[in-house]
Amino acid sequence: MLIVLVGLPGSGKSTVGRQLARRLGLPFRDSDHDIEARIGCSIREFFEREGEAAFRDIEQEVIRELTQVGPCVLATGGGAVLRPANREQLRRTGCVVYLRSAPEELFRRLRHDSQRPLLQVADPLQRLRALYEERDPLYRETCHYVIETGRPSVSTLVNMVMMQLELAGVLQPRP
Ligand SMILES: Nc1ncnc2c1ncn2[C@@H]1O[C@H](COP(=O)(O)OP(=O)(O)OP(=O)(O)O)[C@@H](O)[C@H]1O
Ligand SMILES: O=C(O)C1=C[C@@H](O)[C@@H](O)[C@H](O)C1
Ligand SMILES: [Mg+2]
Repeated sequence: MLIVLVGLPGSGKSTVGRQLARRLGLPFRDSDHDIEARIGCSIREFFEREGEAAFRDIEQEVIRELTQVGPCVLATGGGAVLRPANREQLRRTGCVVYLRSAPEELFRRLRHDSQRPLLQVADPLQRLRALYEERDPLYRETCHYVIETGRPSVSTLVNMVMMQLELAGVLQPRP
């Protein structure tokens, strides 16, 4: 079983994904992590040196590979849904959960973060709002389920995802 998490930067894909994998006894994979292993530097450095298009090419390859490695929880990069090929591949091969967060909430979480290249701008909140406008429809098109992340803690969100997967018959109900 492949469970895929999509959502904006800071929506909790890595944090929720890691805990979800532990609870389900599945390996946890993070496409950003595999990309960094492949390019041999941070995504931020690669963006600055090679540009976004080169990054998206590598991201597409890594996503194709990660959807074929067998059962796991896969956290995708925030921009993975930009390419139609990725949207199709993720939706076809996995059970896709969209962790939806309002841009204002993401701004609160990420305002001290210096690693997310798309947010290294004068007005990160405005940037997050623009990213939300552009991507919310793409996350919805890709996903099977939407989970609102505004208030719940990470462990509550893990329970919410598990409950949703049980209701859908993707997971066996817990005794
Ligand atoms: N539900 C939540 N409540 C409060 N803080 C959260 C929640 N989910 C994530 N966080 C915090 O927000 C920050 C970003 O989370 P995380 O790195 O998991 O996001 P991400 O979706 O993987 O981002 P990216 O797309 O950039 O990889 C972390 O510091 C994390 O601890
Ligand atoms: O939102 C995005 O476009 C990105 C999010 C990160 O997860 C990384 O994949 C990269 O920084 C690009
Ligand atoms: Mg992440």
